[in-house]
Amino acid sequence: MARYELVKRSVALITLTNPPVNALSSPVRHAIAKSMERALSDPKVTAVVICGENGRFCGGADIREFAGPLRGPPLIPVLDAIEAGRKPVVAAIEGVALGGGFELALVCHYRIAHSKARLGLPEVTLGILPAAGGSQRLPRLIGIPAALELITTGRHISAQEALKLGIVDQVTDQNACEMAVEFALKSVGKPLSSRRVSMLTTPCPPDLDALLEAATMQVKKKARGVMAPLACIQAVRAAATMPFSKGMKRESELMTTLFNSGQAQAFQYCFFAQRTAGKWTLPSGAQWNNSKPREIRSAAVIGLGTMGRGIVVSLARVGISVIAVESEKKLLENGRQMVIGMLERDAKRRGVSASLNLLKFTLSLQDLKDVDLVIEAVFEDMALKKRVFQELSKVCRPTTLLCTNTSGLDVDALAGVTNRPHLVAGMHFFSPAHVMKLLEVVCGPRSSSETIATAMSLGKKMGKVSVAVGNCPGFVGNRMLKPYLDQATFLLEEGATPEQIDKALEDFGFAMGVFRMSDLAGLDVGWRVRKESGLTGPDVDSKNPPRRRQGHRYCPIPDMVCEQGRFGQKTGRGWYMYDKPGDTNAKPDPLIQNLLETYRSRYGIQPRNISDQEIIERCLFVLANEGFRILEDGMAARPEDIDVIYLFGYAFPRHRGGPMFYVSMVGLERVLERLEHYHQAHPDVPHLEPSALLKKLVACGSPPVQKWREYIKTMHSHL
Ligand SMILES: CC(C)(COP(=O)(O)OP(=O)(O)OC[C@H]1O[C@@H](n2cnc3c(N)ncnc32)[C@H](O)[C@@H]1OP(=O)(O)O)[C@@H](O)C(=O)NCCC(=O)NCCSC(=O)/C=C/CCCCCCCCCCCCC(=O)O
Repeated sequence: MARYELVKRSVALITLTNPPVNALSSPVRHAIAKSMERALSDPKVTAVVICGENGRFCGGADIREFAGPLRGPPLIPVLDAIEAGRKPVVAAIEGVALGGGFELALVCHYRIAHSKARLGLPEVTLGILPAAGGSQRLPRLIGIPAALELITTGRHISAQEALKLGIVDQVTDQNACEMAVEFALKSVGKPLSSRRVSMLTTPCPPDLDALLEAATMQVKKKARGVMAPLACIQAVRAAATMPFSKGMKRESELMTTLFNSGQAQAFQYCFFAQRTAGKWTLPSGAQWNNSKPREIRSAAVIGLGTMGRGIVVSLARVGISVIAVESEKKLLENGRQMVIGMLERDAKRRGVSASLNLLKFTLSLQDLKDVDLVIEAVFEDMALKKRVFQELSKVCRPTTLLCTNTSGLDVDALAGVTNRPHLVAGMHFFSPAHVMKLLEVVCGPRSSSETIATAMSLGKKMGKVSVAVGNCPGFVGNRMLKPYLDQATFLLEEGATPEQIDKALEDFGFAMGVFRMSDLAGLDVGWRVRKESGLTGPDVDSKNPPRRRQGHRYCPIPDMVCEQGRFGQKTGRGWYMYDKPGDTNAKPDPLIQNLLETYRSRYGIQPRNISDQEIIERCLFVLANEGFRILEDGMAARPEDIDVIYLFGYAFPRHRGGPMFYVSMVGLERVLERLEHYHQAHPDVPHLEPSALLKKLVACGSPPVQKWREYIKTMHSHL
């Protein structure tokens, strides 16, 4: 787990050997401690260099170990012994020095970094803080403001920034390990006390309280209800106001509180869920590690609406040449200008030049005959999409992959009109597509493993978190959204207000409640979908009772809001009112209050007081209940995939882990009992009826979410 060698006759070279990221697992900590003892006690050794195998210094503590009782030598004494040693120790940082890996570098007396290395204390993103002395040493080394920013955001920094901040002593383009050995030889005999960071005095700004207060306000606003950044601020305060040993004690107390909070588990679950989600499998046995993706050098995007433009930008900025297609000259020109503006702003932000030479704009599908892959992003209309796919089938060479950005239509029906159904898949981006990280890759029953591998790998290349899903209406994300939105509007009928429901969801951790979010997205989109599916509008059978459709409860309030021309922020009116169209400051609107009261009295509904608990339970348990059904139907391979979709596509609060993890934390038995209760009260809402999988899991003793897959295996898989 660590290799020990003597180089240049007097330098002990300790190489961490724990692939893939040289995490500080128990055997690694043990090996470092033993190697240091050996180096310090060997008279031949005058200096030590610590580096990591395979060009990676160290990715930090082994996060998997956090799930069980801590075993092996604790990290802090191992690190303290390095710092206190009487021989100079140099960290040779290549690849990454993150978390505990960065803390390891901080106890070395010198730090040499390769120019491509990245450093950081990302613990806050795992719901914890840098608790191996990082919160106490970094402020001593670089001062409070810079340390506070790095620790509370978990941001990775480049070697160059680390040099500027005074974190590393030298940056090199050459072999960092060899440079560190030379550096170590030169530092022999020099006094070490000023190189022991724990012995430095934290440079304390005069306005410390104001600084910490401002940081507190900022993190409270940015990460509602999240404990870790607040604990990080308290730890940094300790570094500024306490001697090192007391600060370490405070750091440890804060860590214990975070460690025992459900939030740390949720964040760590998210870390692994995100990595698990890339590991797709199809019923044929084809999977991520046995299917080769094709290389995509050129692509086409059809339709330059909001989605199409974002997709063009996402492709071009990773070096793929793109032909963008529109149906009319004016739309094409408008799209071209928007795309160029977006790419230029993006390039400026990243300090690179905009890849405009990769773009071509055209009105003719004939220009697509040589592209490797097409992404159709036209209006959400099956007949139109089928026409496009038929045309593509004729125009593109037979090996071109044809993908659709539909947000819920039948991908296999589109495959069916082509001459290559095996080369058709869904690539469902989320709006705005150049910003949102999620990509649902929709596997049709006829999509080949190569097609899925290519779509997944292209998503990764574009910086997306790609999740493979089955082909059902709404796929995973939007399928689950419907019952969630339904519950919110049913609660309005029963006596709640949009403000009350939004507040309950925002207190839960969502950045925006469902009504504020709908105002932002635009209410007309859902209205059009409801009209097209015959739920509202002139085509509705007049014999239908007013609050029932297709035999189930239906709430027409969203339709009534739209009928008044209230489409959300863009019209200055929606569920809320705004000072003018386009404004974002939502204010409660007495007209909506009035609409709700009139509606309730028209249908004889006696409004009742609804608790925040009921709002959360009805909205979120029904969301997860649909997630269970999706697992039963084999439309998602595992609960982690569903959670990743909700974290990255629907801003589900990360400290809750995603809808499936959240209900597992609440306790499946309780969730089942509450769903049964609500279903009894609302028997005309089928989504409230507990799913078979939920009942099965409860009957099996409510296993942890990571084990659900074993209970799903027997069910029919489309993935
Ligand atoms: C940037 C990366 C390092 C690499 O990225 P990439 O190349 O894209 O590769 P990935 O796909 O992300 O990862 C490859 C595989 O490696 C696994 N992995 C990565 N990092 C780790 C890790 N740190 N631990 C375990 N496994 C890891 C990953 O899952 C992949 O596996 P697989 O192939 O999918 O199977 C990137 O990976 C990255 O960013 N990694 C995370 C970096 C990070 O966040 N590091 C910080 C970790 S936390 C830390 O270091 C904390 C240190 C302080 C410890 C303090 C100890 C004191 C304990 C006191 C406790 C008191 C509690 C008291 C309790 C009580 O009393 O009750």
